[in-house]
Amino acid sequence: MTSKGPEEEHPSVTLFRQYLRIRTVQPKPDYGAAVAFFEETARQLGLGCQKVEVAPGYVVTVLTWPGTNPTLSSILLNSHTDVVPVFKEHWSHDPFEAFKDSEGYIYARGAQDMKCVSIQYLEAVRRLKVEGHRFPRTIHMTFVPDEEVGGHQGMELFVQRPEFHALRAGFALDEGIANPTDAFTVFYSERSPWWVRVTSTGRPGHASRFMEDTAAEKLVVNSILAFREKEWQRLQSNPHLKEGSVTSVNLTKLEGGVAYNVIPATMSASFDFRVAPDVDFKAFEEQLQSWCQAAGEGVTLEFAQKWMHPQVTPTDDSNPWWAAFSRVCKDMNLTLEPEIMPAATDNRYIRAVGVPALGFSPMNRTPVLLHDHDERLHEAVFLRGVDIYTRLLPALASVPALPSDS
Ligand SMILES: CSCC[C@H](NC=O)C(=O)O
Ligand SMILES: [Zn+2]
Ligand SMILES: [Zn+2]
Repeated sequence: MTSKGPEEEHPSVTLFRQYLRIRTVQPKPDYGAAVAFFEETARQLGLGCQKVEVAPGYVVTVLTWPGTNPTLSSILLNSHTDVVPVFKEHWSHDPFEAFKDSEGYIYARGAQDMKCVSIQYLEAVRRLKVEGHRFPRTIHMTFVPDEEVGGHQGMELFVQRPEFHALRAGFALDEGIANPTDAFTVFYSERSPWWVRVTSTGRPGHASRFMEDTAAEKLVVNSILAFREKEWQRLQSNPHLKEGSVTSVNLTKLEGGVAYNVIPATMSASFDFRVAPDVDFKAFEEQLQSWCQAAGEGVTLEFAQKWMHPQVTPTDDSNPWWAAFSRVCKDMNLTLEPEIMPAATDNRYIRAVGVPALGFSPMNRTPVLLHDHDERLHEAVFLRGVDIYTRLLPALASVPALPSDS
């Protein structure tokens, strides 16, 4: 892949790099600067702009390109504006400089997750508007805060608001993940995050003794890690299964203890479960409880996060949105790999209020570097993504009237 010199950089790439320089990095994102950026872009593109403050300091910016038939439901293009923190010392370039190397790779936090997609939506709309197109369905672009820490002050609140319902979204696109091969991954469902903290109490005492019934031995770590191994083996042994199709778990925190030689009376272990959508949630919770009971007296669990509404967006022609999406990809000779999102995105909130949604970040031939050091994207892949949305949006915004529209 070759790239142009700085003097002839594509204006879409320039805008992308400007956005990457805004420090919307958790835990203290500069949301004000991001909102101002989108307001200014709306002005330049001649789009409607609405700001909805879903919690103090948490604004959802909605840019709207009205369709010609307001009776039809709209297309919602969602992207989050926050990015995850960096370990600066592990980066080859400043992660907020949007450095472009001589080959055309743009290094920045958010280059893949998901500032690329925000700008690709905008640039596709810009192109289509400049060419004088209008489509029957309205296109809304929502730029939301807080996704990287769970969306509780972002999309989770927004979908409950009248302003969201007034958008009348019929179908949504949100983020996906890069694919290192020639294919593009598209996500039709998500695993459900369950964050579980197991606390156990037991006998304290001198750590030189073989004390029975200690807090540490009852933390359920063995049962849970054995379950993890079972799911891992299931994934490994079946080439048809993808990561999102099995349930994962990691032990992410251990707390308790004051000294080497003092057996603590209480300890806790925290686990990040990602529950596959086909799991029987009730039975799974009972399994967790029974592991705790089997461990002995004084073992309890609590949930810091427990998503209970997994939804699947159909990927067959019974779904007219899928039919339109996949038809464009076919016409463009793009290979799609439909999968279940292993992580959690704002799409879970969108699907839970009944809006079919796909997770798609058009990055093929790209290593998966979201949340990683040296997150980067080649400018040619970015620009190809603008081309893809420029074909997708007319098709989606022209899906004929559906029974659900009335
Ligand atoms: C479960 S709430 C946190 C959401 C977060 N989303 C992106 O990484 C994730 O850990 O999947
Ligand atoms: Zn993301
Ligand atoms: Zn992320």
